[in-house]
Amino acid sequence: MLLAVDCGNTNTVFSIWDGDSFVGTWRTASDWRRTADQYFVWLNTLMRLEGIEADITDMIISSTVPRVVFNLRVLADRYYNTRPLVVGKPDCLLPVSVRVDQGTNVGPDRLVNTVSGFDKYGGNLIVVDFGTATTFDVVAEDGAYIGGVIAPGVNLSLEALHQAAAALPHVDISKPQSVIGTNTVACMQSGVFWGYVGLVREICARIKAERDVPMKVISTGGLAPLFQQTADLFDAFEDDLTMHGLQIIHKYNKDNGLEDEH
Ligand SMILES: Nc1ncnc2c1ncn2[C@@H]1O[C@H](COP(=O)(O)OP(=O)(O)OP(=O)(O)O)[C@@H](O)[C@H]1O
Ligand SMILES: CC(C)(CO)[C@@H](O)C(=O)NCCC(=O)O
Ligand SMILES: [K+]
Repeated sequence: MLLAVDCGNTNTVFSIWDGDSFVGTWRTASDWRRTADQYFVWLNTLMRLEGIEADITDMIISSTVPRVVFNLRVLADRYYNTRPLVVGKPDCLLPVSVRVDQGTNVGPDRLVNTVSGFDKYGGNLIVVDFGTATTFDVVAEDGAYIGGVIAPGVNLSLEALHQAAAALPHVDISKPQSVIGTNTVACMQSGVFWGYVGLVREICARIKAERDVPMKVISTGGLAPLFQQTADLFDAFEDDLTMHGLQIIHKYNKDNGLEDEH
């Protein structure tokens, strides 16, 4: 079975796959200090609670935080006796090409979203991921990652207001009743919520104009549904885009017989 780990700047998601069937998923806050032993105990406890017995033989990692990879490698080595594939490393092949400026280290999460989006929807896609940052990944006709857009994340924007302005409280995002806020919290929610609706709409329109081909817009990440409720911003929402992509990339490397034997 495959253990796929998607480590973002905020959260780390573990998922287990038996071939291409999904077995389970668990989420923890990202912390580079967490040791292999801690991951193992945590994961095993949760699996046991759900009555899942997984014989993990393979592991794949996508990490936007380089430091966490060390302890995840130890986890693979010590507990699963395997050498993990790490997305973005030269020995991890991708089923799509990457056409960006030389020397650019594209976030592995964006590469995984590209592979996954292309597998599910074909080419000419915009994948919008509402994570710590809000990213737009542009996928060409042939599935290549050809660049995109990085904007501050929704929660990050609200947090930045709170951090920088003495009188602004910590606020959670939600859809405001009206645009004109009549209290501080409503004003802040309006700025970020409607600002984001505008940001997503404008950026997608400009990407489409620049590409000059019809493109589908796919959203992923925890906050995507909140925006989808309001305006017709996306053609589809995918809950597990990254997990699915990791499983595909692992399979691609297996099928091409290039994965290191341990
Ligand atoms: N219904 C909701 N209302 C408010 N916040 C939500 C809701 N659903 C998810 N979130 C929050 O949205 C944020 C985005 O979630 P997501 O899991 O996609 O990204 P993340 O894990 O924060 O980012 P990264 O992948 O960069 O670590 C998270 O902080 C999550 O707690
Ligand atoms: C933009 C984030 C933080 C989104 O998770 C991540 O993809 C990243 O660290 N990217 C590196 C820079 C780039 O993708 O061009
Ligand atoms: K993510």
